[in-house]
Order: sequence, then structure tokens, then C-alpha cells
Amino acid sequence: MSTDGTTPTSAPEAAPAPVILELVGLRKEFGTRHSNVAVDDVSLDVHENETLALVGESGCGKTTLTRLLLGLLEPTAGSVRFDGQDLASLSAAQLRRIRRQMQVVLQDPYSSMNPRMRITDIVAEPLLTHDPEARGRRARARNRERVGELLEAVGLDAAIQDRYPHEFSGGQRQRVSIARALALHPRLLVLDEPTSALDVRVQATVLDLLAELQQRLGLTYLFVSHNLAVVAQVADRVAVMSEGRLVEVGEAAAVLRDPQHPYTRRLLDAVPVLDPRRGRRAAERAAATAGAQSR
Ligand SMILES: Nc1ncnc2c1ncn2[C@@H]1O[C@H](COP(=O)(O)OP(=O)(O)OP(=O)(O)O)[C@@H](O)[C@H]1O
Repeated sequence: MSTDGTTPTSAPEAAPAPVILELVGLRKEFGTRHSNVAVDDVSLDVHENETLALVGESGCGKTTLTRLLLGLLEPTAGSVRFDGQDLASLSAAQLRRIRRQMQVVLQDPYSSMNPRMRITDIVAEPLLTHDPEARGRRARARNRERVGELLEAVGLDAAIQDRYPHEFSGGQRQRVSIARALALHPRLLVLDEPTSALDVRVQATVLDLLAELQQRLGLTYLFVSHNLAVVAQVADRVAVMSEGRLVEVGEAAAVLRDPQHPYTRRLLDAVPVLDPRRGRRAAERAAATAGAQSR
């Protein structure tokens, strides 16, 4: 019964999770005469613990947008707020502290790994860069222990620490790069086509791992992808980007089943066969929320 004495006819809507990342009127121009507008008036909220997929064709501005939100590029106009703080208002030291909370996993981890570095040094690299306590000879044993924990968290054996990247498969290397991304206890992961270089079977195991980590660690994912079948599997919401603009943002199930924008429809039509369970994750979450509310 509600406080005014009436009996609600349906379960109350769950309060939305807090906003962790807020993009407001973001614009980025390149070129001497600002002729190339890579990101054009993008406003978007990302909520804690959700997976927001950013989709669009090559060249639509996805990479530029992620570089802006990570504070790696300065916007021509607009702002990026992480946890309520405008990145432009921060000192270099404050920006470094915020950046620890946002980590990136790239499509091809091999290209971002120094082949001459052992796995232990690859995974510990963010610790050594950001955490003064991780430097120095005395910290070595502690770092190894932490790297071991991180490797186990992504389903690898802690004993692989002294081996080199070339000794591992693509899927295992992607697990190593996820372990590295988790080293600083981030809150937001930008997953930039994290499974595109993997075959379908391995892709599924990495997606399962990401889902499990998200639940266990309360992570928020910005999942950049052009693969709508993968997006259907992982996303709570989808943001569709075309020529620098967001043309459609909504619940994954709704956007993928009933796209409103002609560009989204074209993207979907270009996928030969989309999983009939498309929007599965969003639908499952909605059902779980409804179930929890009715209990
Ligand atoms: N540093 C730069 N200097 C000039 N133009 C750039 C720069 N970075 C990106 N651009 C341009 O901005 C536009 C958007 O590029 P961006 O790489 O963000 O797209 P994308 O959607 O990530 O593409 P892809 O999926 O191929 O990586 C393109 O026209 C690109 O040429």
C-alpha cells in the first residue's frame, strides 16, 4: 500500500542507477579550418553498472568520442563529467586520479603488448605507472601476488606470470589485457571491439567473463562495436552514431527490434541473420527487475 492509502496497480518503476558519466553537447573538430566535425553535439548519460553499446559504421566518430570521454582529447565544445566532475576543471593530478577509474580494453591486445615484456610486467604496468607504493624492490612480491589475483580473476593460472604474450592464444591474450585493465580497480571500462579479433567460440567465453566481472565488481561498460549480434547479447542500452551525431539512444531490446531512425534500420538490415533473442540481455534484466519488485 502506498503512503496515500491507494493500492498501486503495478510495481513501482525501479529508480535509475546513478549517472557515472555525463557527456554534454560534446563536439570535436579536426583540420586547419575545423572542416572535419568528428563528434557533433553529443549528449549522453551512462549509468552505473550498465552496459551501453556505442554502434556505428567505421569513421562515424566512435574512437574520437571515447578519446574525449577518457580525457585523452580536448573537446572543441561541450563537457565530460565523470562522477559529477567536469574533466576540464581538473588539475593534471586530479585528471590522473579520475583516469585510473576509466580503463580501456582494445580489439587487438597483442598490438598494445610489448612482446619482450613478461605477463607479470604487462599486467602490473598500470600499478607501476599510477601507484608509487607499487614501485621499488620491496614491492615486487606484493605486485606478483596482485598480478596472480588479477590473472585468476580472468580465468588464467597465476603461474603464467613469467611467460611472454606470444605463448598465448588470442582469447588468453584478451584475458591478460582485461586483467591489466582491472589492476587499478576501475569503475568504467571502455571496451573497444573487445572480441572482434576472436573466433565465435572464444568470443562467447570472453563475453561471459566480462558479464561475470561486471556483476561481481559492479563495473560499468561502454561497449564500442559494429557487431550488432554481439551488441544484442551484451547491451542494456544502445547508442547509435552516424556522422558524428547520436541518432538514436534507447533500451537495447527496443532499438534492435524496432529501430526508429532510418540509419539504425539500415545498420540492422545489413546484418544477415541477427540472433532471434536480440536484446536478450536487456529483456532478461527487465524481467529480473520486475520479479524483484513483485517479491
Ligand atoms: N587526429 C585526427 N585528425 C584528423 N581527423 C581525425 C583524427 N581522428 C579522427 N579523425 C576523423 O574523424 C572522423 C571520425 O573518426 P573516428 O576514428 O573517431 O571514427 P570511428 O567511428 O572510430 O571509425 P573506426 O571504427 O574506423 O575506428 C573521421 O573522419 C576521421 O578521419
